[in-house]
Amino acid sequence: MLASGEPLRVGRRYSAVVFGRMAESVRRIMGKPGSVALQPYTKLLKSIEEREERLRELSDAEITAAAAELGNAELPYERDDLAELCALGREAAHRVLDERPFDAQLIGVMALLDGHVAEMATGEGKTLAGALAAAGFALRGQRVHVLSVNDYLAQRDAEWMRPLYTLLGVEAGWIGQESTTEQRRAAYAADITYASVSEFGFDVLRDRLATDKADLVVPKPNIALIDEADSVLVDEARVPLVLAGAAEAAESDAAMAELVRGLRPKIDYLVDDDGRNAHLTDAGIDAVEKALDGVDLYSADDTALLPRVNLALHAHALLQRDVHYVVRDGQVRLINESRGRIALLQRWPDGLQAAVEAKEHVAASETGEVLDSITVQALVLRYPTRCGMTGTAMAVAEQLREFYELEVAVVPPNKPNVRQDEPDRLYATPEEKEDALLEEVVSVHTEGRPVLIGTQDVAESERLAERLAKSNLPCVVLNAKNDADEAAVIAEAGTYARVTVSTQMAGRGTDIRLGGSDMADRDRVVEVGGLYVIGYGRYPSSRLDDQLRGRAGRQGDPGGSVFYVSVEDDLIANNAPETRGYDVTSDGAITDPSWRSTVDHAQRVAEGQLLELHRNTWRYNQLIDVQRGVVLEHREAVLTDDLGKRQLAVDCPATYEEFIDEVGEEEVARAARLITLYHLDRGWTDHSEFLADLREGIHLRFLGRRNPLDEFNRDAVPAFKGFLDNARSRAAQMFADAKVANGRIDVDAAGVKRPSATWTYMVQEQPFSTEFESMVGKLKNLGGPGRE
Ligand SMILES: Nc1ncnc2c1ncn2[C@@H]1O[C@H](COP(=O)(O)OP(=O)(O)OP(=O)(O)O)[C@@H](O)[C@H]1O
Repeated sequence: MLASGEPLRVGRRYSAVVFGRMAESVRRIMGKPGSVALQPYTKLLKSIEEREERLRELSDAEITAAAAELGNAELPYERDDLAELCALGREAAHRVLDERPFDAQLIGVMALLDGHVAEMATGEGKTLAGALAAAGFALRGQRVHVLSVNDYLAQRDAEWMRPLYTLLGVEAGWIGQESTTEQRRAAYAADITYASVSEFGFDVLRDRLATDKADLVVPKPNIALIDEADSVLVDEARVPLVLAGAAEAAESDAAMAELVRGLRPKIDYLVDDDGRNAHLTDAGIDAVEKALDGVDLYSADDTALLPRVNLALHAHALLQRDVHYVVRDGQVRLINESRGRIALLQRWPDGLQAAVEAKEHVAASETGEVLDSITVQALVLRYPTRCGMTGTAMAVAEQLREFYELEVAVVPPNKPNVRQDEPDRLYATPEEKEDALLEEVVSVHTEGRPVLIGTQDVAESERLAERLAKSNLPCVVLNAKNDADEAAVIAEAGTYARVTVSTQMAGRGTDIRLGGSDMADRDRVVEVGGLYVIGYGRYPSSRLDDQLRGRAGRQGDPGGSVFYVSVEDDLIANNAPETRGYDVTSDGAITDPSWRSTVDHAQRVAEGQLLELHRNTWRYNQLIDVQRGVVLEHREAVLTDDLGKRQLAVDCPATYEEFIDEVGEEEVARAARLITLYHLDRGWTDHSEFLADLREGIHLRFLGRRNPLDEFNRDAVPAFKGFLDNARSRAAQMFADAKVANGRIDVDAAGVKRPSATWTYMVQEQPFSTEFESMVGKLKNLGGPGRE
């Protein structure tokens, strides 16, 4: 330790590191990660303002020319250029959008350009701040991808900001789910591309299967500017985006479906108490064997027979129409049980899917296999520069730093927030909570105050709406079914006397103006206190609570918020199972204020578990990503640099020479590329499947008190060894056996198969692994065998 007054004898660099670490430790000890200092930005505000008068005199063409001048240097912007950029952006926005960016927005712009996450409250105008930063990057020759939350917002923001971009001399495009390949290419060719996170991810995945470089769609990643950064980078980080390939239609087993349809429950088959398993009784076995012309099921030569019977029985006895699935438009669609909604593009494992289709007499759908996947986190980490904006970043500052090396800049609001956030109202049971909440809505409604109720899920929304209707209080319900329609509805939530019920995420990114979107009734709504937000239970993270609250009190508007909580709500019951009692009033309200801290505690426990889950998934994915990186690098060399051809020239020189003579250099290059890529892709698909199975199966070893991650690595590393060599030798074998037909090397006949179609989806839930990982997380916390 240094004696006081003793000079610190370290070089500048070293001392900065030391102090940085000290500051970091202090932050950690304090439990409050610091945010980026805003002083360098606020210091420029005066200079930005001083430039305004001069810029006002310029013609539009001169503004465009002045912006182009900024392109003569590299990033980062030095102070003068940064001030000029902000001033130009302000003048341009004022001209074409009739919005003069506030100082707070410009601070946000500068923070984004420095590669930070700008925390700006809801309604502070993040769309415009993000656009000015995107233009700033683009003017310096960078390619910017703006990652939006959904297609609707991607298109809306790109169109909304287009006049601004045009005046600043940069080009913007957008991509939606329906965009064609050509439209996608055009959007990527622009300086700035808006798309949802999933569309960017799906394009990356599809490119991984390209067999000709002319088919590639996505340019090299450069800058990611992420809207709703915490939700993308933290809440959705673990979500895998999947590219699946349809190989061929599964065989329909209509005969077996018919056979089991005739079996009698409880006589021919039994279902376990938990409804997860069904099996034939002796009588059932006899019946099936008789129907199959006396075959002995258990010693049948046809080993596929018993599994066929079991699949058909499973589909018949365990999966119920309209409970587990619906049949729509000649297709079996799964119902996501927790959400009660149709889960588009989710399916059961192939055999079971086909068995249910046979049971329902619909055509068998195509079987598919996962060709590759990418998590949202890995997608974002492809970009060398990342930045983003959100209303709630500080609560996850540690995670943003740990997983993305991002710092948070907390931008103060343009106008002080005057929203009244009331303390939680606690009740013993959910029924009492709901009664009290409805009473409150009715009472507030009589004053004409608009109310927005935030629920946890669709079922809750619908039930509340029904009860409100019974109390003669019609309301508008949003439940995340269609982004564009929802935006239109939520925009009106500030209308006088309007009651809106919405799941937390519905209509996000849409401005709620007091008095309706045209603000016709604004004064009346201001008089009754502005928008009143009521949470139907606290969310699993305080950020989600804050996002809901933030719907009210935008830009200094009056507003209020309160949460209704029952101690039997899942969040509390699962995370703070208290044994102490409480006093309740006659309507079930809990008066003991210390219960409020129990609710906060429960939420912190839930947040901690999510973080642990994130860390665990990340550790698994890291190894997989390293292996995938090796394959992709190799793949690129095959695709763009004829690596396959060069290797085959070495591995099968005789065939190679023959082919060159017979069909020419170019055709050999084509065939070599297709054959080599086929074996690389095939190998990777198989290896990924192996890794997925390994990860799922490892829990058995985990129970044997070993560290599951070590176990995973122990098997995953050797399994990848020799991957490239194997793919190479298989390619050589296929190349040597290939034949020439009609002047071309017949790669199809040689065995090169590409999926007849591909489709993309997001995996919403992984119940098994989630359960497993949270178990790992809990044991890690206890210092158990999961500890590193
Ligand atoms: N400088 C400005 N002057 C006037 N109005 C502005 C300005 N900047 C933004 N606005 C308006 O403020 C509203 C909110 O903007 P925006 O939707 O970008 O907010 P946000 O911060 O993204 O909110 P959310 O968190 O809901 O996404 C919009 O109607 C926009 O037109």
